[in-house]
Amino acid sequence: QFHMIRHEDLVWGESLGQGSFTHVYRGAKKDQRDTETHTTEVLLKVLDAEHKNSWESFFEAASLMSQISHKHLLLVYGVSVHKSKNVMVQEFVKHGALDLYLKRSAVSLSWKLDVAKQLACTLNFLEEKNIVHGNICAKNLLLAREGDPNSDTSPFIKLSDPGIGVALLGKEVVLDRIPWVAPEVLETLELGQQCDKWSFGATLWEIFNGGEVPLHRLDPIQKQQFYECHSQLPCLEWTELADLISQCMQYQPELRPSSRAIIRHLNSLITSDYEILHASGTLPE
Ligand SMILES: Nc1cnc(-c2cc(N)nc3[nH]ccc23)cn1
Repeated sequence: QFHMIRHEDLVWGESLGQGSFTHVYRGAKKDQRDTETHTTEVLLKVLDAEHKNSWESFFEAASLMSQISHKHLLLVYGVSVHKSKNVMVQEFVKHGALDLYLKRSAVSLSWKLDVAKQLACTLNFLEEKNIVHGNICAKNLLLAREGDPNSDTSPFIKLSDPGIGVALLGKEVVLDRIPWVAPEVLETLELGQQCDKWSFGATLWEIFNGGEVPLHRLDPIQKQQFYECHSQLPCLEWTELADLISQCMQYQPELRPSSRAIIRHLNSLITSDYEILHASGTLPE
């Protein structure tokens, strides 16, 4: 169920960092299609050698992404297995991960709302296909287009692959995913139908808090207690949005809104910054 890419058709570039049990590199792949070797810029995601036994989960995550295509889902070109190297070859998304972008860039409220709506539509697409992603967070949202307020172009995001499944990550790595990982997933180490809604709520919090890492001051024990006490993230000034976040981050999975309800809620939010400020009581009546 995967396009196999030959090792000799890959060109390796600089290291761009690492994920859970993986290293990512900039790179290129040679395309046989036409005579002259045309190359495509790619991201090469390599599974760490010591986690070789997770390669099934590694490729399963990617095959999930390559069985369905959607404009906001990252394109996976295929895999390349050579000696002990398991490599996933993904489309290269120009502006990288959203969490870093939000830390570095000032963006308008309507920019953030645009991104939130795109993610909600992607979740709806996955929900209708009965697919659970399992690792929704700003780090897994890639920015294909920055959007420019002057030329009124909006941002464009792509959801990355979920990476190694929680079942294989082990409890301590999953603990580190608090508050993105749904409480029931932490319990069972299995993905449930409603878990992406919880993660969506935590990701909304990141987007509207300038990429600040939620609960970054808490150590793993305190993070576990956060769930044991059924705590909620600090709420935003913008109450309508804070309401949506708390609806998504309900401890009872069945009480979380459907992705269609989430889309309706986002569409009901007023977009112009002036109106939002007014609604959040920042401006005089
Ligand atoms: N599928 C992907 C995933 N990450 C990137 C990316 C882009 C960039 N400008 N800086 C980066 N730094 C780390 C990753 C990355 C691109 N494509």
